[in-house]
Amino acid sequence: MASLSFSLLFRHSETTRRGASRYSSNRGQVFIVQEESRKGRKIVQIMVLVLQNPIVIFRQGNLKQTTFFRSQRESAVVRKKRLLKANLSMCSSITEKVDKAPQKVTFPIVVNGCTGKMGKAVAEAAVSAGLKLVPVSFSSSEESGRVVQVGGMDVKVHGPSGREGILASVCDEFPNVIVVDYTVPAAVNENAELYCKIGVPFVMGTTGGDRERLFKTVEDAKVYAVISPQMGKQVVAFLATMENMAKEFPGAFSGYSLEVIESHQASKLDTSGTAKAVISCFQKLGVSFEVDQIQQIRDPKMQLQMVGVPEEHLSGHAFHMYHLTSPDQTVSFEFQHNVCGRSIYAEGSIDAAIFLHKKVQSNADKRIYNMIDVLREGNMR
Ligand SMILES: NC(=O)c1ccc[n+]([C@@H]2O[C@H](COP(=O)([O-])OP(=O)(O)OC[C@H]3O[C@@H](n4cnc5c(N)ncnc54)[C@H](O)[C@@H]3O)[C@@H](O)[C@H]2O)c1
Ligand SMILES: O=C(O)C1=N[C@H](C(=O)O)CCC1
Repeated sequence: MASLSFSLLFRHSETTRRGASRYSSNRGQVFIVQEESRKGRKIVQIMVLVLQNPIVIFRQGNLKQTTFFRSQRESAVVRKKRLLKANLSMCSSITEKVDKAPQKVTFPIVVNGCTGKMGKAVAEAAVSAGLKLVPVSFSSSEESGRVVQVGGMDVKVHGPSGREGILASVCDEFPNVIVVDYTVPAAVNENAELYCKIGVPFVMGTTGGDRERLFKTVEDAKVYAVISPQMGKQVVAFLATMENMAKEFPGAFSGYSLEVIESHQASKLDTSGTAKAVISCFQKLGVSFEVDQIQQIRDPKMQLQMVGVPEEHLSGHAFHMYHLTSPDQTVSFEFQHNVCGRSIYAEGSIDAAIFLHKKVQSNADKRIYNMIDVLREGNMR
């Protein structure tokens, strides 16, 4: 019975160098180590790492189960002793993973733009991450009054009228709420002004709008916010590297010419905010290039034939190509970041919300953050 339910839950994925078999499921990982005891008896140790505590250790034979709940009050010494007692020294790499397991954080979250692709993906990721999705979302007047199903919940959609009162009530009913905004460029400033007026911390994933005005609004209101045109962890790391290069070697690409092509789903309303951020680094590196020189591709036929976007991702992709050529055309550089789908941004947005929640709880002095700050503090799950 036990082995049946085990095989239904976990699938074998590899045999580790230490001879342990690793099985995985969406609940976590199981390591099975087989040993001979001094009396020649076969001892099977099974270690279950459930990603969000507790850690459960089973020892077969007497099938005695030991459950450890990691308590925040447990000191490092006590935990070390406990792990030693559990004879886990052979699995040092595993225990390292356990030590790095994030503490479960939960708080209410409002996702505005739930009717759109990103809003829906973020709301679903929020529910999967164990956050409490507030069943209220702001959208366009055309969508007003709709109820959308996200993450197994019915979310009521509100148009532009009466938003201030609705958001104020949400904040009263759901203390510590964080808002995530994935709407449209034309709504960025008005929405940020509302969040600042109410004083609710927010993650602004929506691109475009008047970015200078956006930062000034948040600065003046002293509201906590993460603002970033790019939430994908690896793309953010690339952007951070570009920023470092520009800081370390200003003018290194003086005289080089730059070609930038970005391809997104036909429904995208603005030029890539990520491309704009990367271009600002190239400008510091000495390249003369203006944002209106970016070549935007929104035609699905070209995306299929020229860019190489997989057909199933025509409705949601972000391909970026940057090509640098030296003045005498003897040297060239190419950078690309091509993303299909929305999950990379949805996960990053949840990381940003968790990061922001911690900043608010710790009453941090700094109030405005970008995704590089989130990445730097290791808050990416
Ligand atoms: N930061 C990132 O990593 C990242 C990633 C992907 C997309 N984006 C940005 O997120 C935004 C949304 O992208 P998407 O692909 O989900 O677009 P989408 O068109 O699928 O969704 C936008 C939603 O906003 C709603 N909306 C329209 N007017 C509104 C208003 N006044 N107030 C509130 N909602 C309104 C629309 O009805 C729609 O449901 C874009 O600006 C896009 O560039 C950012
Ligand atoms: O699909 C979009 O829209 C995206 N927008 C962001 C941008 O403009 O940079 C990030 C990539 C996807």
